[in-house]
This record gives sequence, C-alpha cells and structure tokens, in this order.
Amino acid sequence: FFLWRAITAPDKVGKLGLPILGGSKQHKNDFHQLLEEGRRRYPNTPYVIKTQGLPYVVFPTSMFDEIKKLPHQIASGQEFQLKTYFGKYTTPGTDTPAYLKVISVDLARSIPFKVPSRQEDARAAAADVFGDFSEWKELKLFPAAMRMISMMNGATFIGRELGRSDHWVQLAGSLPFQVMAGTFIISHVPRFIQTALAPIIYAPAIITKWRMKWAISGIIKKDMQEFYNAKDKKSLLRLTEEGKVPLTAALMSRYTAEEATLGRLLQDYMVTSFVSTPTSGAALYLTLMELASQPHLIETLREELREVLVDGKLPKTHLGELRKMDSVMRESARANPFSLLALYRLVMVPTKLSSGPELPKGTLICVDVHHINNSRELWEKPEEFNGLRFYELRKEPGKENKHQFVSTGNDSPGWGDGSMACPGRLFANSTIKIALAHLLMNYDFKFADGERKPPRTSLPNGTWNPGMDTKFVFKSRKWVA
Ligand code: HEM
Repeated sequence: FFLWRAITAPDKVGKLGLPILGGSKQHKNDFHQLLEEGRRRYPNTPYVIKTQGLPYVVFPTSMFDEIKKLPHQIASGQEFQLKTYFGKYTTPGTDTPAYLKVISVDLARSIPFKVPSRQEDARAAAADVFGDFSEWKELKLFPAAMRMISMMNGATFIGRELGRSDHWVQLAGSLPFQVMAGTFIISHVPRFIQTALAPIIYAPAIITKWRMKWAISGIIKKDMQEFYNAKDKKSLLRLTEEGKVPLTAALMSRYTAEEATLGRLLQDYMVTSFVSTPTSGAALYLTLMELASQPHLIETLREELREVLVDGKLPKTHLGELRKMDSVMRESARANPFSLLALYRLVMVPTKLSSGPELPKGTLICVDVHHINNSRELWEKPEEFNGLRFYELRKEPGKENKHQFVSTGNDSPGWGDGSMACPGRLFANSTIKIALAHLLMNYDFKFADGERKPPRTSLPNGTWNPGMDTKFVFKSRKWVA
C-alpha cells in the first residue's frame, strides 16, 4: 500500500493548480515548441513542464529580474544542481562560498598576467589537436574544440605536465558526459528509489572523479605543503607570468584551517574542471561554426588581430581590445544558447512571487530565456546571425561598455544572474579569445564538403543539442602581421 501511495501520490507542484504543458511524445523532446506554446498561452504567468521525471515551474521572461534577485536562502541555484544532478555523487552544486570568491576574485585577477603563457598553451594544444600541415585535414570539430580547451585549462589549473597529458584530458572530457548520461537514466527510475540507485547509476562518473582526484592529489599536496611552510603566505598569491595559477594558495587563504583539507581542495579542483571545460569548449565550437558559415567574418577578425597584436602577442589585459571578436562571441551565445531556460533554482522556503501561487519548499523554478534571445523588441532581425551586431550597438553613446560577451542582465541570460551568476565568465572570455586568436592566425578552416551547421534540436532538459558530429577541414597558414 505504502509503495503504491509513493508511486501514485501527486507531487506538491501538481497540486498548485498551474497549467501543465507537454506530455505528448513529440513535445517531450521539443522544448522549443513547448516554450512557444507556453509564451502564446501564458505570456505573463508561470506554467509547468515535466521533464526528466521532474516538474519545473517555468516563469515568463518578464520575471527574470525578480527571480535573479532571490537570495540563496529563498531560492538556490546550488541546491538545484545538487538535487537534479545528484551533486553528492557527481560534483555540480558542491561549491562553497570561499571557492566562489576564489573564482570570481582571485582567478579573475590573474587573467591579464597569464595571457602570454596561455597563448603558448593555445599553441601547444592546437599543435596536438590540429597539427601542422599544408594540406586540408578533416576532423570532427566538437571533440577537437573540447580537447583544445581541456588542455589549455588543464595547464592553467594543474600545470602543463599533467594538464596537457592524454590521461587527464580523457578523464576531464568524460566526466560531464557520464554525469549527463546518469541524469538521463535516473530520470526514468521512479523517484522513491532514485536515491538508493544513484551510486550505481552514476558509478562511471564516481569512478572517473576518483581517478581525477588520484591524478592530482600529489600536485595539491605539494601546493598545500608549500603553503604551510611559507612564512609570507601572501607571497604565494603573487601573480607571475609563468606556471599554473595559485589556486591552492588562494583557496587555503580563504578557508579556515579546519576547512582547508585535502578532500575539500580536491573537490574544488573537480568543480573547476567540471564547470570550466565543457562550457568554454562548446562556446569555442559554436563560434567556429558561425565563423565558417560567414567566412567574411574570419577576415574581419584577422584584421582586428593585426591591429591589436604586437609581435604576435596579445596584450596583457582582459582582452577588451578585441571588440569585434567579443561581438561575434556574444552573438554566437545569443544565437546558440546552451539552454532555452535559465536561472534554475530550488525553492528553499514557501515563497510567493508577484505572479503565480505560493511555491512550496522543494519546487524547481526557472525562466524562459528563449524569448529574450529571440525578442523582436530587443534585437533587430533576431533570426539572423549578425556577427557585428553588438560591436555596432556599443558604438551608440552611453553603450560603450554594454553588450559584451561577459555582460549579465535581462538581455544577456547566458551566464545566469544575481548572486549566483557564473563567477568564471571573465576567465572563460579570456580562454576563448586566446584560443580563437591562435586558430585565426595559424589555420584556415571551413566545413568539410557536404557539411553545414547542424539543424538545432533540443535535448529533453531544455538545453540545445550542439550536434557533435560536424566535420571541419583545417590547414596551417602563415600569419602575416
Ligand atoms: C562559456 C563558458 C561558460 C558559460 C556559458 C557558463 C555559464 C554558467 C551559468 C549559466 C551558470 C549558472 C548561473 C545562475 O544560475 O545564475 C554558471 C555557474 C557557474 N559557473 Fe559558469 N559558465 C562558463 C564558464 C565557467 C568557467 C570557465 C568557470 C570557472 C573557471 C565557471 C564557474 C562556474 C561556477 C563555479 C558556477 C556556480 C555558481 C554558483 O553555484 O553560485 N563557469 N555558469
């Protein structure tokens, strides 16, 4: 009887009286259609979409600012990740406040210093991934972009020797896919046994995580020892051009002595790998595809590089000088967002917002941002990819610093927003620009014969399927300054 009750009892969200969209087979795999229908039928009020076994209350775009302002104690992004991705086993959502400060403040501060050495990391990664050849060489773009970013980020966070190794790149590349696969499988399991089965379903991810921790533990232990031994701890935070970023020293400076255990630091390194590589790799992949679709933009960006580079070197800044490249990246993020929804939060206490009923503790909420990225009020011809859209907009008086790749706000939802907005966006910005600059300078590239930008389809969790099989051809070229 109890088992039957557990299976059939309506969930709390089902009792709210909100309209439920979807349900048909076709809808299940087509978030785009669902959100169009939601917008048409409920332009100003929330509705429910059930996906991956969980009901999500979807708020209209007009609620973006209200939801972004909700504090962690009311609606938490981290708790959302912990719950939906079983973060205890997988990683998402396990970050601490001290860790977030390290990423948003300490890592961000290091970016300009590291530009020259990261240009060298981009060169080494591209040499490994694309090689040096005078004939066109065909390869799948998605794994190539992922590998390039993985090697660059690995070198920055854990040092060149391990970070560039096949062993690390393979592990770091597998983890996000194993987590996604586990999350897909677990969504088909009745909710009341999910917790019991999670360690089995997520076993591949748990093993990979364990192997990654094992691989870096020697490096982190050495960093920790150095920190304990240093008389002047601040000297370890001094930023240098060479070497990895002092992430361990930054974490140990922000944690209390009791908090700064090897286990905690290893977990922080896991979070860093998990959140930094697939996101930046996918952004690089999508931007390259847009460039190959509009080859005149490739020449425009090369011209800009010629103006900005000195002796082939990028400036030691946050690379704001590359305004046209920034615009292409931002337009790519608008046209190819990772998800049609954003501001995913778990409601922590019963909460009534300005629209909709009181939401019980445990409700999953999010905002329709598909209609921000495609808004006719915000953007001229949003259906077109206009690489210099934001470059032109920034020429308008008062808008010089708006509309950047790293900008947040209710017209730029790709980083989330509020106190939970992505703290790594400055780092991602620098990584992608350095990678793109290297590829533009040293390679010609285009779609392989018969290939084109894959048609966009949505995955069952509201993210866009990036289409991972697209083939490109690459050929080395000589950079003429
Ligand atoms: C193009 C690359 C990236 C994109 C599109 C991206 C996007 C996002 C988004 C949408 C969120 C959720 C924010 C919210 O719900 O309000 C997020 C969170 C986060 N991102 Fe990124 N991200 C990227 C790169 C990075 C990098 C390189 C790092 C670290 C070096 C990073 C670290 C984090 C962390 C730690 C969080 C969790 C924040 C929290 O729990 O409060 N991200 N990111």
